[in-house]
Amino acid sequence: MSTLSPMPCIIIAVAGASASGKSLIASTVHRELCDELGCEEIGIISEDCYYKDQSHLDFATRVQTNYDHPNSMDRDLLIRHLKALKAGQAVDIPKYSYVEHTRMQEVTHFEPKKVIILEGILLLTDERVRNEISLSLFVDAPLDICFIRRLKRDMQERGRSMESVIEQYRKTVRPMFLQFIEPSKQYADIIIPRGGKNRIAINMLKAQILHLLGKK
Ligand SMILES: Nc1ncnc2c1ncn2[C@@H]1O[C@H](COP(=O)(O)OP(=O)(O)O)[C@@H](O)[C@H]1O
Ligand SMILES: O=c1ccn([C@@H]2O[C@H](COP(=O)(O)O)[C@@H](O)[C@H]2O)c(=O)[nH]1
Repeated sequence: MSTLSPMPCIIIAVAGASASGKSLIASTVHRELCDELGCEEIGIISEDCYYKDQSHLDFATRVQTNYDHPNSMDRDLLIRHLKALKAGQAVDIPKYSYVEHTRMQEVTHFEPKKVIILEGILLLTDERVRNEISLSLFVDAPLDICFIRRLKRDMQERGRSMESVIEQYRKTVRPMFLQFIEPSKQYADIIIPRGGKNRIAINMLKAQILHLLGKK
C-alpha cells in the first residue's frame, strides 16, 4: 500500500452578497496566479454548483425556492468534496443551471490542486465549511450597488425579466442577506470593500496565498 501523503491543499473562501464581485475576485486571482504557480495547481469552485438538485420538481415550483437560505445547499456533498480534494482525490462537481433552477446532467471533473478558491454567498454561514478553510474573505460592496449589478447580470445571463429579479430580491435575496450572509462577515479573515476590482485587496490576497504555500 502506498504511504505517499497528499500534497497540501489550501482552500480560500470568498463570500459576500450576490453580485458583490466574488466571481470577479476569484477569476482575477486565479488568472494572475496561474503564471506563478502553473494553471494545474490552482482552481475555482463555485458554491452554486452545490445547490440541491430540483429535477423532481416542476419549473413553477423551482422558481419559488428560496435560493438564499442555507438549506438550499447540498452541504454534505460540498464537505465530502472538500475533504476528498484535501486527501488528494479528484471529484466530479455537479453543473448547475440558473435558467432551469436545477442541476444539469453533466459534471465537471476536478483534480486536486494546491490552491482552491471557493466562492459563494453562504460559505461562511456553515461551521463545517469554515472548518475546511485556510483563509476567508468577505466582499463588502453596498447592497444597492449589488442589486444594480444583479439586475443587469440576471437579465443578460440568467434569463430573467426585470420584474422577476425585483420580486426575488424583495422576497428572499435581501432578507436572507440580512439574516444569514451579513452576520457571517464576523468569520472572515479579510473584508474587501467595493467589489471585484479592488486592486490592493487582490494583490494582498495573491501575496497571502504565496506565503501560505511557502513561496514568499
Ligand atoms: N468593482 C466593480 N466595478 C464594476 N463592476 C463590477 C465590480 N465588481 C463586480 N462587478 C461586475 O458585477 C457583476 C457581478 O459580479 P460577480 O463577480 O459575478 O458577482 P458575484 O460572484 O459576487 O455574484 C459582474 O458583471 C461583474 O463584472
Ligand atoms: O436556481 C437558482 C440558484 C441561485 N439563484 C440565485 O443566485 C444567487 C447566488 O449566485 P451569485 O453568483 O453569488 O449571485 C443567489 O442570490 C440566488 O438568489 C437563483 O436565482 N436561482
